[in-house]
Amino acid sequence: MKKDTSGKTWKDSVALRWVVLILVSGLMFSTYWFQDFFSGLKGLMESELGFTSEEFGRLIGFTTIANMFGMIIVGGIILDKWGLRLAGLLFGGLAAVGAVIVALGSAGFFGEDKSVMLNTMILGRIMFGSGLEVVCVVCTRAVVKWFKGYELALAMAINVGFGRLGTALGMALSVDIGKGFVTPAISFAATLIGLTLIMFLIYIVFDIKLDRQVKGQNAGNNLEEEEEEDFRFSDLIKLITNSSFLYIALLCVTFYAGVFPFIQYAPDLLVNKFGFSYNLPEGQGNFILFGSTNFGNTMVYVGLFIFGLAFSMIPSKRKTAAGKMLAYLVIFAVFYAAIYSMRDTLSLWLQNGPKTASLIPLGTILFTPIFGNYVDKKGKAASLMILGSFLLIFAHISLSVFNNVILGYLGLVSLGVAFSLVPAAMWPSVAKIVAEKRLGTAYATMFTLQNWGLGLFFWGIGAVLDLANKQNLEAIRAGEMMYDYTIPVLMLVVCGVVSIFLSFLLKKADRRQKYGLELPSGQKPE
Ligand SMILES: C[C@H](N)C(=O)N[C@@H](CCCCN)C(=O)O
Repeated sequence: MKKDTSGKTWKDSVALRWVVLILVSGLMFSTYWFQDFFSGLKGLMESELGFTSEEFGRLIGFTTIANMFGMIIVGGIILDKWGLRLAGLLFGGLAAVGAVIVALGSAGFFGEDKSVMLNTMILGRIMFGSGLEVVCVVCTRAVVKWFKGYELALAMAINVGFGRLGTALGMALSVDIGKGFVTPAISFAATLIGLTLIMFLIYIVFDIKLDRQVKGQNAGNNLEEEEEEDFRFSDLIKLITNSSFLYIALLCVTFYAGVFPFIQYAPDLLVNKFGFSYNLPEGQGNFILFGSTNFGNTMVYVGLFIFGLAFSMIPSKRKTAAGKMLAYLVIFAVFYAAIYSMRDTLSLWLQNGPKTASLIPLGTILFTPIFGNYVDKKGKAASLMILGSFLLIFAHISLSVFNNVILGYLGLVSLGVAFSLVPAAMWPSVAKIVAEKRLGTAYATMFTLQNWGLGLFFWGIGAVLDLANKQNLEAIRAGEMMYDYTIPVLMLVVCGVVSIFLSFLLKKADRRQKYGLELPSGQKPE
């Protein structure tokens, strides 16, 4: 898209750009919620619907099946041909319809037999899964369209942050939303996708306006519209024969296979291994913004926090050192006061499986932009991927081999840091390795490969969990014994080990191919 120097478009307005970011990120929020909220319901699915761990794993594993066999590539081609408005509506709609089918299936609408319920829920998850991945590509394209030349890295981090917030809230709140039943929690999650589709419809109005403005500008300046390159299989071949791309794509498979599937089982692990609860004690600890006596305080904290953050983001040239210190002080004080005033609630939360596990994606919302900023300013992306892979190994060893709750918390923190480090370093690195016109193909290829790893481990953890506890399954279902998660989680250490190996290979290949992954953003190797 060529920029007009004589007139302004809507994307030149800071306020409109951020409105657009929120409208587009709604779908990220709801689809990530729907992807991950089952994790808080695993125990309930076992007791209410009679699902085994393998069946739970099959249900979430099948979410990826259409994507494994090229659905994301098909989505990418549709995106190229029909544009992001229609592709967003089509695949957002597919995710919504899939989600409704899951809800109806769980309610016994298609039949009350367990296998009918499971299979119809799987059908819905397959449709949902295809929608989710293409929605993620559509959102990335929309963010690039509106933020290129402006705050692109920050906008991308915030866009993924909305997804993480969806994951965290879905994990933490679904048990409370369901009030002891699976279907209401699923219906709520499906409704969210419907509501955020309405936000996307509003975004379409902005998008049409921008296109018209740009067309008008180009006509006025006698400029040709820059054609975006369509998906081509020859591009795909070029990509996978590039060793740096191959290593980073495989790293995307092994790293995410060690994280996303674990998150689906993390609440159940905390309940079974460390005796955490699934539900909070009646009437206690349900501190959410609304309907709480702490609502007033919370709003003061939120207000002060936003003030501090906004102030700290004013460009340094226009702000004194004292001003900067003041901003950081406000942020720190607000954090401290918020944590202090919520200490009783927090201590209950830290013994509750879904709430504690939700802190992993929640923490990444803060840390991913911080690490992203570090990568922009200092570089070291390949080294940070090595560090992230190392932390993944530490996390899975401390959560499997040892039976110490402190080590367990440390493992979760380390997983959260790894889950912030690697994505913050990986996605901007792809943009260095791959030419911009092939980025769409690159993302579609990486997500397709990634879905193979996810599918295998989403299902594999559940299947191995049943296998490893074969002797005690009856007693576990009767509530007399707990699952032993040692082997299923130890399996994930392999993902970390292969990830470290691939990140070293990537660093070496980068030295040879000179993409500058270790250099700050915008700096090229000599
Ligand atoms: C869900 C999707 N397959 C994925 O891996 N998403 C990444 C973010 C990708 C951002 C690309 N600009 C994630 O870490 O959630």
